[in-house]
Amino acid sequence: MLVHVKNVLTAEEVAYCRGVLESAEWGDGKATAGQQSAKAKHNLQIPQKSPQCRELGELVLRALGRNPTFTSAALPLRVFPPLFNRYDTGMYFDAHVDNAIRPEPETGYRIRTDVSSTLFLTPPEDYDGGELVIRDTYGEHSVKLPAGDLVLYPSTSLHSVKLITRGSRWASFFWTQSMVKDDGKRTLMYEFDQAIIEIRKSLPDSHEGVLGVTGTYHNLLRQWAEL
Ligand SMILES: O=C(O)CCC(=O)C(=O)O
Ligand SMILES: [Fe+2]
Repeated sequence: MLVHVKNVLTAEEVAYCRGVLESAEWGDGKATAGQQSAKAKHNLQIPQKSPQCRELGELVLRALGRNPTFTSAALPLRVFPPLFNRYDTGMYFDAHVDNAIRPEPETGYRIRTDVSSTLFLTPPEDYDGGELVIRDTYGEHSVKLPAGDLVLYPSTSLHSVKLITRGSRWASFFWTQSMVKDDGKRTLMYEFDQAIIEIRKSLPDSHEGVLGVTGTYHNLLRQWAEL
């Protein structure tokens, strides 16, 4: 399932991130790539252990923590410390699947990548190309979002970033280990939660039907969650 999460960052937070990134040291994106994806990857990143990456990564994690849609769709157990990339004109990232397991840079603690996310930091009108193209069983989805918005998709998907033909595209990207690793089950939980949110707009929380569906949501999560 591919989910567009709007307004993860405010306009002020986007501007703040861009200001910090302006002064950061950018290196080759191949630094965090696997063997196959290193050949496909032509972009820039700030180093994982740089103070800018840590500070902005925490800002992004705080924003995710207050976002109910991200929580509902990703059912996060652990979020890998967010990274920051940039594609200038002429840069791109060919088709690849993200590494399944990633050690956290500080602790070496390994996380399984179930959900991949890109949080856009450049307004779409500032660059041409740079669409994130995600392949799933229904075909290809081309994604280019307003600054501050995020797309999440199963890490099992082949994906690529198209050649930038004008301007520069900046983003944060990161992986989440989900409590529910199977995309099909996670999708059901998300759709179930969204339906409950709709029902609760019309019925009081004490209604037997609301009690039933919220109870069943939690009981299903209890069955499927791995902690
Ligand atoms: O820049 C993006 O939107 C995606 C980056 C990506 O796929 C990766 O670093 O593995
Ligand atoms: Fe990727």
